[in-house]
Amino acid sequence: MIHVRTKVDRPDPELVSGLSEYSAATIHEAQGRKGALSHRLKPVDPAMSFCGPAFTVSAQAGDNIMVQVAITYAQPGDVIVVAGGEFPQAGSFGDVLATACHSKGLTAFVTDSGVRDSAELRKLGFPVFSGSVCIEGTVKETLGPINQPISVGGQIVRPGDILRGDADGIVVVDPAEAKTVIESCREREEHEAWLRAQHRRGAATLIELHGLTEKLKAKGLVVEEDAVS
Ligand SMILES: O=C([O-])CC(=O)C(=O)O
Ligand SMILES: [Mg+2]
Repeated sequence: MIHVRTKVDRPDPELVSGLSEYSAATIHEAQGRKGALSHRLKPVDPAMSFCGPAFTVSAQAGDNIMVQVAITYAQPGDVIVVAGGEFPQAGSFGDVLATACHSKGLTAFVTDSGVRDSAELRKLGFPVFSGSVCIEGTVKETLGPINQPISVGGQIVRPGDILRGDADGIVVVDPAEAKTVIESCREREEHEAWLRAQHRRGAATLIELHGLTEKLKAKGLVVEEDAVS
């Protein structure tokens, strides 16, 4: 059995840099409200963000041997994504492994399990997203597949899928859809910029600006206006 597949179909870097212009929430909306990983997966520092192709790892809960193998074989630009059994009671990655990732030019590390050394991780600034922060170490025992599709944070992530993470969380984008998603993000941002400008001007009520007048009427919204004397 092959454990480590090193041949990953990585996306066109232009698609990665195109998506990196937009927030995870905007991308999620723009691609039809899909691809959001569980809200539990958050950066150890809200200032951390990333965009890059997934290098996937299946690890046993409380075991980081395959994480160490993955760091060895990942290429500059990759995002290591670990399905670690959603196990919160483990610090499966810390500042030593983060320094290794950073020195290799990897883009980010994501796990549905836990990480530790969070103060040092924040100082290093290498983007680390996890389901928990925990002081307990892991064993190094059980082999598992690298660069097979994984289920992480409630989403299927395939090697080479594009992940975008920021303070709000992580979204996964199918590279085949990325060009369309980037265009939808751009349209959405333009519309939101217009909305902000209208709000600043106080041009209309929020209900009118957001196109909710008819919907609220159809639902029978009743508003008790202050009596005008
Ligand atoms: O030792 C480990 O397995 C994880 C860790 O704390 C580090 O990378 O610094
Ligand atoms: Mg450590």
